[in-house]
Formats: sequence, structure tokens, C-alpha cells
Amino acid sequence: VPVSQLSLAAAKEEIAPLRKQLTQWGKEYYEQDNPSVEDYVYDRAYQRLVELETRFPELKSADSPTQRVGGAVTTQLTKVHHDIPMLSMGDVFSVDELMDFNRRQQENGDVTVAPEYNLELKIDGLSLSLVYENGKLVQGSTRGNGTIGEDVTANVMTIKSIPHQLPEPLTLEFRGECYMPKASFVKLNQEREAAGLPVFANPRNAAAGSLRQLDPKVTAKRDLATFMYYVPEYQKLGVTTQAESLDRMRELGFSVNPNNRVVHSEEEIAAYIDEYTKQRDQLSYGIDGIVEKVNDLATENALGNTVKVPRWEIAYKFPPEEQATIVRDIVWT
Ligand SMILES: NC(=O)c1cnc(OC2CCCC2)nc1N
Repeated sequence: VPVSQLSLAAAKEEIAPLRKQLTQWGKEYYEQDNPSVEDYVYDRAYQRLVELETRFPELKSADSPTQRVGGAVTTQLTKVHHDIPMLSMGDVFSVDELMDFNRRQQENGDVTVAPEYNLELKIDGLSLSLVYENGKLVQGSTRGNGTIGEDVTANVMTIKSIPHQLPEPLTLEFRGECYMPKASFVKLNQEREAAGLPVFANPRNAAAGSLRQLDPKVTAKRDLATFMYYVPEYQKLGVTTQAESLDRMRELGFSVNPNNRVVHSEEEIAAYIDEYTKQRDQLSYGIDGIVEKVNDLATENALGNTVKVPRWEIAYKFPPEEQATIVRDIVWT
């Protein structure tokens, strides 16, 4: 029924469930990176709510999705298709499980996996894809669901650690993690608390909420950082191992986490995990485990991926910390 023909009572009837539905869809989209409806469904419902509140201003309420920060109509970021899917990682929760994964891999008849691994800290942020053409940064995007992400190019342009121009005319995609340093997270929440805004539950949510802004000026103020960690078309870099690809990215001016380590034995893997389990709290950024990758990149290719995750690398997750239950924040723009 067109809003113009609705009675106040009928409008009231319609508004409550509409707000509830939009808030739920907003959570799925903004917090879980996992929307249950297509954008046009969300936008159509949102427009209906805007019309109802415009026709019946007395029905407006501060907690309506239309009243969020900025109050601008929530349009979405444009979508980006990832030609090479941005896969998530299989994960294990104990060193024994990790060793079983390795043994299975060694026994993998069709590929003789040289037992050489590159170990990396698992940065607790959100995945980021950067595309360069002839050395110039042309696109930044999020993982999204692995094949469809969001365009955040204007936002990544404001992140200090991301080079706009490489020292070599490379046309290549680079992948890494966008994160918010712990100190920046604390400072941001103090500012939000003082301004009566809801705080972020953890640095990862703060990074996601800050990177996925429609307004780059907001992103610019959020002190986001990056650690780059993977080049899908590594052949173009002239490297043969994961460790070499990290060194090449350092040469190109990217921020790459300095704590990777090439190892050849279970003892060294256990030692690395033990060392960073202890050091975790001292790091200036959040980590939620370590990532073990077969170092030889050709072997990675031969091992390939299962439908969801690569076979050639695995994440070991630390036991969950006590997460303070702070009110979650949805950053609407
Ligand atoms: N959070 C991290 O620090 C991290 C995440 N992912 C990867 O590797 C990708 C490469 C292809 C699939 C996973 N490495 C990391 N260090």
C-alpha cells in the first residue's frame, strides 16, 4: 500500500517489524560479513522505512536504522569480483592436530612435500586485496564471501602503510590483513565513549567498521595498518617460496610482518607456537594464532585447494581469550 494512503495506526503496525528486520540484516552485513539477503532487498525495505518516517515524523525514533551516524541513506559499497577466490583457512586448535595435518600432507602420495614450512603470525584483522597496474594502486577490496567483496579503494588510499606507486611497473594483486593497532583501538573507544557513541567490541570489528566506511574521511582518522602476506600470481615476482615472496613485498615498500620463520621440523614449529603464545600480549597488534604454509610455492599449487580451503596451509588458533562483552557497534554511514 502506498505510504500516502496509510493511516497512522497502519504505519505504526508496519514500522516496528520493518526496523527489527533492517537491524538484523544490518548486523549480518556489517558485523558478520554474511548478509542473508541481496542488497536490493535491503535497500527497498530501507527506502520504505524512510518514506514511513518522512510521512509520519512522530513515528521517528533514535534507535531507527535511519538515525544512525551520518543519517545518510545507507547505500552499500560497490561490489568487486575476485577472479582468484580469497579463501579462508582451515584451522586446527592443538599442536598435535597441526602435526597430524603435516604428516597427512607428507604421506600425500602425489606430491612429495619438502618438509619446509614458512610460519607466520595470524594477524587478527580483515583480509584486504590490493590491485596494481603498471605499479599504480588501482583497486582495494575486502574478501566479502570469497568471490564477491566490496570496493574500498578510496578508503585504502588513506592508509599510510599502503604504497600508491610501486618502484617497479608491476601489474599484480597483493593480499594481506588490514588491522587496527591495539593502542589505536583503545584510543578510538575512549573517544567514542566520551562522544556517547557505542564502542567497538574488539580491534578486528573496529578495523572492519573503519575500512568499510562510505566516507574515506572517516577511514583516514582511524589509524588503520596492514601486513601483506600473499601474492596469488607469485610467478610474476620471480620467486619460488613464500618466504621469498614476503621479502619481495618488503622490497616493494609494503608493510610485511617481520616475524615469519622458515622451519624444517616439528620441534621448530612447536617452539614458534610456544614463543608467540607467550609474546602475544606484548605485540602492538592482535594475533589469533599462527599460519603454517608449505614454503615451496609450486608445491602449494600442486596441493591445490579443497572446495573451501587451501590444502597447503593451515592456521593454528590460540585458545580463545576472555572476550569482554562490550556492546557491539554497527558503523552505519
Ligand atoms: N591473518 C593472517 O595473518 C594471514 C591470513 N592468510 C594468510 O594466507 C592466505 C593466503 C591464501 C589463503 C590464506 N596468511 C596470513 N598471515
